[in-house]
Amino acid sequence: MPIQSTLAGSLSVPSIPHVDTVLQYLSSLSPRTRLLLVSGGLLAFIIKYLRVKNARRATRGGYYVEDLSKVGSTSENKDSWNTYDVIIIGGGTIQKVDIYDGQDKSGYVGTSGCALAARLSEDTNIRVLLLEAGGSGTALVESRTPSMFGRLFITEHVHKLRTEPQVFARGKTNFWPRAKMLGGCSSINAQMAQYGAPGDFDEWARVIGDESWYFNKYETYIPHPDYPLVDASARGNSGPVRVGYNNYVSKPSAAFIKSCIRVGIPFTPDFNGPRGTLGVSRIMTYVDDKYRRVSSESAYLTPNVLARKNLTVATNATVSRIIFEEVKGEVHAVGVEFAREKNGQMYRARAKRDVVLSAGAVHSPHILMLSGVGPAEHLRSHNVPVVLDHPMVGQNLVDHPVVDLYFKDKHNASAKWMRPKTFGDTAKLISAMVRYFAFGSGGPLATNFGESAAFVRSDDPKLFPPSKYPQQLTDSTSAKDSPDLEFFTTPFAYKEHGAIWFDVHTFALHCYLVRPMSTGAVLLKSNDPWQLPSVNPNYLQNTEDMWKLVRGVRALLDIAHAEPLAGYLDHTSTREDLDHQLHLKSDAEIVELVKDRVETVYHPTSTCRMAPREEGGVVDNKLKVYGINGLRVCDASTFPKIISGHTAGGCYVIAEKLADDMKAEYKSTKNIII
Ligand SMILES: Cc1cc2nc3c(=O)[nH]c(=O)nc-3n(C[C@H](O)[C@H](O)[C@H](O)COP(=O)(O)OP(=O)(O)OC[C@H]3O[C@@H](n4cnc5c(N)ncnc54)[C@H](O)[C@@H]3O)c2cc1C
Repeated sequence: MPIQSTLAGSLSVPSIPHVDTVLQYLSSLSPRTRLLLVSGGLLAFIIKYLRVKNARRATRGGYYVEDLSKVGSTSENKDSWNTYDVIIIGGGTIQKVDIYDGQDKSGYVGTSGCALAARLSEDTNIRVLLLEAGGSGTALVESRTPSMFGRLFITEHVHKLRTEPQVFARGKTNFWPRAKMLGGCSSINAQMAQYGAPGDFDEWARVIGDESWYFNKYETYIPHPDYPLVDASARGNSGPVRVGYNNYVSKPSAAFIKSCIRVGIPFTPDFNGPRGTLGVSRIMTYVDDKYRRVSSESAYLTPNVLARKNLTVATNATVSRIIFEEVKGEVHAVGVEFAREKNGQMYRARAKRDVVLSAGAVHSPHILMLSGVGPAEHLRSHNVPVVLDHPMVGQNLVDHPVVDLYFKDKHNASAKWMRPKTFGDTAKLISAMVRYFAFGSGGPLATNFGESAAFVRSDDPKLFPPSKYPQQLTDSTSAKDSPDLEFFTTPFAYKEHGAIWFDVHTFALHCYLVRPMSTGAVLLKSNDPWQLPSVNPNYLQNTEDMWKLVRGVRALLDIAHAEPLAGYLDHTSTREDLDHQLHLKSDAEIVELVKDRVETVYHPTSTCRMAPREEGGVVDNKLKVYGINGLRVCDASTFPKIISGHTAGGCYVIAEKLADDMKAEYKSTKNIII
């Protein structure tokens, strides 16, 4: 969900050495502007204070290893390397709860690396090293506060990728942020807790030919008085990941639900219930009872877990290469190389059993290719010595493309004040901060922005009657009751991932294709591990993706013009940059709009697919890389097919399942490979 949120801009205060100049400058301003500047400065101070406080809390007790010489060796001699059973690269997402049939209530979920590390280290015989390129996510107030994550997009806490020019979408290069911190993208995501459709996970099981890949859910549901319809008994109550309705919802987002019902989308009490995911509802979020973000770091790397003697978590440790050895004609992953920074001291550590890549759909294939595992010719063209020719590493990149629609909010009640431009805005922001930080009672800062959502099918005759939509489109869904389109709302409109806001109060509707057929690739730009790879999601390469999005836009316009939502939007507006008159435009014009506006909704998957090797698989049903011993991948890159919805849940499922499989495997075999 492209959002760069709140509190950005207008917050900087002049530094102390220029006090005289500042005072002189202030006295030259009008009293109103002076008040605005001073309150802006106060806000900046509060944020800085909260950041320092949080950082102290997160590092107190020395949970994370900062000094890499404590976990790795500078020597090239393998015998002197620090040795672990498992080395995990990347501290991203995982969870476990019950399954759709409600049988297992103990379950789990996590983004992959943190969850895997926490689960594996439950077995005291398994020594685990987790290496994360960034620092702690829970130390960042912008990560912990649901509404502030967008502020992190342009900081050092994010891998700031840009796509290759999108040749089917005006040749644009899109900004593609991926988190660089413990918790991975679960520390900067929009916290929308929808895990996909039941059919998605059945499809995974079919692709890999292993029934154990049914859907496990994983969280602890926080009951909410406004949502008595959620069947808490069909959910877990002991999982580490908490979800609930503790987020704040704006009035137009609540009205959206009613307007959807009016156009024929049924209400569903719970997108993750046994009934499946089709329908409209409020979005449940990854949030705790203190209105803080729940990330895989906050859920899994608790003080008790971090106190385990067999778990070491090192931060600011970027892995540049996996080290391989040939034993009796077979290739084994035996360790990794890592450093704090480019040209910094290089360290090595040894894995006796497994190296597990949990670096996400961009970086896992990138690290594989840097290490010599990937399409041989491509590797050679970048002077990377080939360890194993694996043509499908980095291929099959799929991402959900989103199109945003912008409307003027008739009641001037949008969340525009979160980026204050007037004294009134600043006052609102301060009061929201006091409510959230001082009294801990939630409020607008607890919005995750993606407030309400609907999941529909592009062949639903109620929404898209064949008389009006005669074109037969390929069914790319995972099952007859799975969606291929998602709609969601945000309490203001924005462009460029939140960098640009409108000058008037706005409300936005978003449509994204949850089952695109276009695929792209992650490739090397060079053999320098510190250079980000090339990413090309190939948006709209498949023209049917385009036509499904056009249908989605048409349905959103119907919803926008249906009461009660219509009552919140100023449909008299004829501004060219708003979409009140879009329903009057032709399909050809909407096609152009889709090409102009298509963006990432931040869900790349499937670049190291779990699938039979002859069908383009990179890993098997135990997430082992084909052709190499002691090497696995555990993150969104292994999704056999992209989820019909939000991807963090699937990452949690994968990590929980792999942890169980690895623990069982290690118990049953003493077969340590090196
Ligand atoms: C802005 C945004 C909004 C989103 N909104 C939602 C949402 O509302 N709901 C939802 O379900 N999903 C959402 N997602 C998607 C979801 O968060 C991701 O799909 C999921 O978290 C991916 O998990 P992962 O384990 O595959 O990888 P990641 O979470 O990306 O973790 C990878 C980790 O590996 C580390 N790493 C990378 N390279 C190296 C290296 N060389 N050495 C060491 N460490 C390395 C990274 O720093 C990162 O911490 C969103 C994502 C983003 C970015």
